[in-house]
Amino acid sequence: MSEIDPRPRAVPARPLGELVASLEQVRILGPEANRTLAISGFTMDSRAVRPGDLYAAVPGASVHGAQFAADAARLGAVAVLTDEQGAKTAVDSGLPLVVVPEVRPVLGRIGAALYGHPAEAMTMLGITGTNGKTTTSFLMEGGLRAAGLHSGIIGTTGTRVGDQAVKSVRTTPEAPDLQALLEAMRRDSVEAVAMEVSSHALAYGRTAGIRYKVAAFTNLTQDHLDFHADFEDYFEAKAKLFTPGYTALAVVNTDDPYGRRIAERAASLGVRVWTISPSGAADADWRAENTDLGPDGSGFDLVGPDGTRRRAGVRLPGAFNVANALTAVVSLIGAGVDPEAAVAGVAGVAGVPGRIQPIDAGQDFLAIVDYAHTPDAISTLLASLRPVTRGRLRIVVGCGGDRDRAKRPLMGAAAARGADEVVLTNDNPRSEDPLQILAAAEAGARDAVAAGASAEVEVCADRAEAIARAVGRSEPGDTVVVAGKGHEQGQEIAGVIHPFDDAAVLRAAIQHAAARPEVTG
Ligand SMILES: CC(=O)N[C@H]1[C@@H](OP(=O)(O)OP(=O)(O)OC[C@H]2O[C@@H](n3ccc(=O)[nH]c3=O)[C@H](O)[C@@H]2O)O[C@H](CO)[C@@H](O)[C@@H]1O[C@H](C)C(=O)N[C@@H](C)C(=O)N[C@H](CCC(=O)O)C(=O)O
Ligand SMILES: Nc1ncnc2c1ncn2[C@@H]1O[C@H](COP(=O)(O)OP(=O)(O)OP(=O)(O)O)[C@@H](O)[C@H]1O
Ligand SMILES: N[C@H](CCC[C@H](N)C(=O)O)C(=O)O
Ligand SMILES: [Mg+2]
Repeated sequence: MSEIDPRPRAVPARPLGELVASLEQVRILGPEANRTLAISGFTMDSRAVRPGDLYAAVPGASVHGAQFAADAARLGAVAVLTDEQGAKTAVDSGLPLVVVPEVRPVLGRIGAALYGHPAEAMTMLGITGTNGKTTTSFLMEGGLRAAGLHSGIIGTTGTRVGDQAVKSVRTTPEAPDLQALLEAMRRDSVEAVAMEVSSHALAYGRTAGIRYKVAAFTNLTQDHLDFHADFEDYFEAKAKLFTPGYTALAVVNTDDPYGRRIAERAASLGVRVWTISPSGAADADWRAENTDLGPDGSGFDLVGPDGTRRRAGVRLPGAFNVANALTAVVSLIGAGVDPEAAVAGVAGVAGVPGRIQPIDAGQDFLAIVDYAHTPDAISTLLASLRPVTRGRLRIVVGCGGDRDRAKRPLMGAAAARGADEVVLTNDNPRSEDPLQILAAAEAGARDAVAAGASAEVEVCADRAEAIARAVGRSEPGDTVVVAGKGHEQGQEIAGVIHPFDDAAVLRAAIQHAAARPEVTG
């Protein structure tokens, strides 16, 4: 098996003029010959430039990429794409300039043109929503595989092409990287792709140049209010995916009130809509009925629009994973996958890294690693673990720095309402003071306790120590869940990423506790 190059060179290289031919307002400055310049790659990071690249200089939150145009030139960029403001700086690079009113919205179309529209060669399934995207994309991929399709995944835990893992930084890559990745997949003969579409991606237009065969919506609850002006702005970003330019079919969870708004709007815009109801609401096109929740997974009847009924299932516990499985199965059917294969493939997925992942080190209590990092995910997670916990339910959780500050007290409160014991700890503090982040989460937890929640709350900034404390107190029949970092392999503190793997730390804590002589008396 040859290794996947996530950023293949365009073959053939394309003339600059052709790449921007479809844009309405564009100026290529300098001599006519600049239009025929051969472009063989595309990036918006000067540090990643290779000879023959077009460098896209965008205005960022901290700097304008135009400041790095000269760096890009030194590494072999042959032209700079930028806006009027950037052009004033980028001109010093001596490179030909391509000037558009706004750079981000055109990146996807240029990338697609450079690689000859790779997404059109594959069945594209997109998924958005606050929680459940990664899980649902893995379940979808199970269905694609069961249908015999060579498939790929793009999302938070990375990119997978068949069985090969390709590292990725973001949930949804920036448009130039995304188009390159799709080209890499096409070269590997990938037939179908399940990909997460984050709200950042929709706001920035990262997926431009892709029209999904199916776009799915899971749910909308609070997150990312550092990036979006308000909740309505967050909703509008998500709603874009369900418009005619983005998708042919919308699969929408109408148990969620925002899902109902999306379904109505999509239908009014002429998008075909299939509504789904994990709780079995009779007015949904597809629904889950006779749901049987078990400690390791659940079974449910998949009921279709014509009343057809099939027993389906998912090997991940929690009612929310019935929702994810229903979303995956219905999306697969919408993409043309045989329903039997869709159901079997989804039911066959054994686990998703860091998503309600059991850790078994021979202990007599339940130990779980999960990626819950929003108030709703914490509530949902704890509500799912309560019925399988005979004893006490403990959660170790923290909040990320440089992200939505408003969600911190709500996360603390959700933990205090759902668990018996809460150990608040560091997540990725990033550039912020960890103690201030903890104070915000603790205030929310203490308020919840003052309002009647019965949890014991403590703060322990050191994450490994927090995990050890929760494990040390666990007795047969208890549950300890370590939430918020899931599959992540590092902890970012003050700009430095320290190796940290919740699953490994939790396992080691359990082994350490087991090796310790029992304290009696
Ligand atoms: C909020 C956000 O999305 N920010 C993105 C944005 O950063 P920015 O506006 O601060 O950029 P900047 O640092 O001012 O730099 C401006 C430009 O100069 C370029 N530059 C900068 C320095 C240099 O030496 N050379 C160079 O070319 C940068 O690549 C950028 O294009 O543009 C950068 C370049 O593409 C992104 O890396 C950066 O993503 C950051 C890392 C990020 O953390 N994004 C997260 C929040 C994100 O996108 N998350 C979503 C959702 C996650 C989920 O919930 O699932 C995701 O899809 O991953
Ligand atoms: N359908 C759902 N409804 C509510 N909570 C969910 C749902 N699915 C998963 N969760 C919770 O949210 C966490 C994150 O799930 P997942 O990684 O699948 O979501 P995501 O949308 O990809 O998140 P991110 O935006 O960070 O990439 C899980 O670990 C679980 O606790
Ligand atoms: N994709 C999400 C993940 C958050 C995970 C949590 N560990 C954190 O660092 O806040 C984000 O970047 O906002
Ligand atoms: Mg994700």
